[in-house]
Amino acid sequence: MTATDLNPGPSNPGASTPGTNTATAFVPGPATPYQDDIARYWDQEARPVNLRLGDVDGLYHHHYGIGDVDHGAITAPEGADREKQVVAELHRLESAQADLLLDHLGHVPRDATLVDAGCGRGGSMMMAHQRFGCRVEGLTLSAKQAEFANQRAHRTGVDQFVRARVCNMLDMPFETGQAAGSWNNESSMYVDLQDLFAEHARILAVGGRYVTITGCWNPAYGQPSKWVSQINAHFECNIHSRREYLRAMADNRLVPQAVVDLTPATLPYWELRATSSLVTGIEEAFLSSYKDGSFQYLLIAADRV
Ligand SMILES: C[S@@+](CC[C@H](N)C(=O)[O-])C[C@H]1O[C@@H](n2cnc3c(N)ncnc32)[C@H](O)[C@@H]1O
Ligand SMILES: CC(C)=CCC/C(C)=C/COP(=O)(O)OP(=O)(O)O
Ligand SMILES: [Mg+2]
Repeated sequence: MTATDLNPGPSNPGASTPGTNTATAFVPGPATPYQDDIARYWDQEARPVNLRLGDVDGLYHHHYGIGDVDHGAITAPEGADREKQVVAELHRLESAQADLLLDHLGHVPRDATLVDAGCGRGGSMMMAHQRFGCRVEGLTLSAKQAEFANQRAHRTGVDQFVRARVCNMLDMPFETGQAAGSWNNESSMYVDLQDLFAEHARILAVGGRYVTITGCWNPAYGQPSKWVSQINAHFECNIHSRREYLRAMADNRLVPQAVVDLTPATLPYWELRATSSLVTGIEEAFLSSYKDGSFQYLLIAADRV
């Protein structure tokens, strides 16, 4: 029996993707029944708000946007042309979010390895390679997402540098100190933060940089609000508090260099999205919780010391 024969997890049929450079090394299946649920969730996900935006330029994101809406770019009257303009604008704001995350990685040499923990369909990985020219390794629980990301890398001719694998980010297939940088872009609400940051601290070189953009509940509000509970139920995730992020980083040799409240910067994205035909029903929960102060959109960049 070969290593790949040992990899038949129910939601894990595509740990190796024919025709791409996907590794054939042994990758364990979901570590818990919860992870199996999450794998299934992302295997089945095909919301137009994600696919139509990705179709704009081939960068497929599963995160939200930041920055002011360019109202000058949305000029068409109600109808198909206007919708196209709104889609392009929402996508521009989502790519701006990934750009901001990459800004916080600092200087990354071409011979470095970067790790995208919870990489989705790979949009941030492609942007990282375009910017730094380095190797980018992504991990997701979803075989469909890994296959999608690897196909994008293959079709754009960067599959020697950009690779997604089906793997638990709490048990990453990297040597100790192998990564110059690593990040979680809206993927940390699916795991225990102590476990997550212990694993990032292990794979990062001393002096390496970790960045996360995440939604977190605000301890100043008291407890998770009904809106936060609604977001958790919608995505089957478990949003952590800001306090929990900072405490778990401190416990795991990750020292924050920047903590940026992106809440005001993400509101225009949500206001625009709420008026579009691509609404999914979760817009009110984000807008209300950002506005009542119970929820924050946060960037944290930390040094591995
Ligand atoms: C909301 S999506 C974010 C995707 C991507 N970071 C982006 O910005 O487009 C969440 C991702 O986290 C991944 N994820 C959740 N738990 C994970 C785990 N334990 N190990 C690896 N990936 C995980 C999911 O498979 C999914 O790809
Ligand atoms: C900030 C928080 C709490 C994020 C939770 C994780 C998540 C589901 C992110 C967006 O994914 P998506 O792009 O697939 O979602 P949508 O379909 O709503 O655009
Ligand atoms: Mg989306």
